[in-house]
Amino acid sequence: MAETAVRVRGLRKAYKDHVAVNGLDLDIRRGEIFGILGPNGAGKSTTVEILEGHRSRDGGEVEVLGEDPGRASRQWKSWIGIVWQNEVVSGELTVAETVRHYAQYFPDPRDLEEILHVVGLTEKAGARVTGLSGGQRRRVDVAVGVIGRPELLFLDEPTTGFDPAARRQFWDLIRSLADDGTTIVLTSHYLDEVEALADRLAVVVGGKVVAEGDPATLGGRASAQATVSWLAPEGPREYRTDTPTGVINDLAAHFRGEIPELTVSRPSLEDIYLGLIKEQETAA
Ligand SMILES: Nc1ncnc2c1ncn2[C@@H]1O[C@H](COP(=O)(O)OP(=O)(O)OP(=O)(O)O)[C@@H](O)[C@H]1O
Repeated sequence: MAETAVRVRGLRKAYKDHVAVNGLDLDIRRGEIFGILGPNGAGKSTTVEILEGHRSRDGGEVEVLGEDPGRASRQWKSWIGIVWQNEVVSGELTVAETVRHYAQYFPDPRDLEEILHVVGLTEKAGARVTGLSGGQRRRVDVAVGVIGRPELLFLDEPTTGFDPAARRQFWDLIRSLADDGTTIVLTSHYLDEVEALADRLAVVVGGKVVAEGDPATLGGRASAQATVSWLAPEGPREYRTDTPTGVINDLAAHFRGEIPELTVSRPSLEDIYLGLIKEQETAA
């Protein structure tokens, strides 16, 4: 089986005269969680919809699980799972009936009880979807997205509206799906979510990938200058340095032991991300 789940070269898409995707390249490996970040209108949804086979393209090469999504087979469609940006599941059916309904479209669906357990909805199996909270409905969306045992799962803004505890549980669910070998493409505006989940990510601005890599090292993050801050008798102090250990040693000698309110920090993913966006805006 090929190592690459998604390969995109020079993807282009315009809506009338508005260019939404402008020569985008992407490589997503099988089994990884891949994050896609970018400001509103950057072309993320358009790109993902093309990968899912739900939107045509104007140019470029796209291969998803070995096929062109624009001409993909019925079998290919059964390998893809999608959790849309907006809730799609609603109505008078119960949770179990809803998930069972979608299961019939797939050749080898997951066990209903198992999937309800995985998404934390066992106790709500008999409840009508209309009576669920927003976060619970989102879990039904996830159950529907993965019931067909997809090899590749697209998650678009999956935790919008979740409370913090529900988000953490959801992250565990996504990790467990990835541990089972599912490739996951995650689009999110929550940088902490992408940082917690993604093995690699791409930042899309103006219809192009402007940076790509491991969230921990993106944009030279790991090797960027550290900021050492502490509380001096005159007030708070801050020092940017390439050698924080040396600075801390000097401070420890100066204070003869514990350094008051010591912190050492490097740029967050958000700092790097906002810097990239600003750079692109200035260049445009
Ligand atoms: N169906 C459409 N018809 C016309 N223009 C569209 C259509 N869909 C998207 N666009 C435009 O294409 C550009 C890219 O949109 P897209 O939805 O792909 O961005 P996005 O990165 O997903 O944004 P968001 O983070 O807000 O979801 C935007 O300027 C948008 O207004």
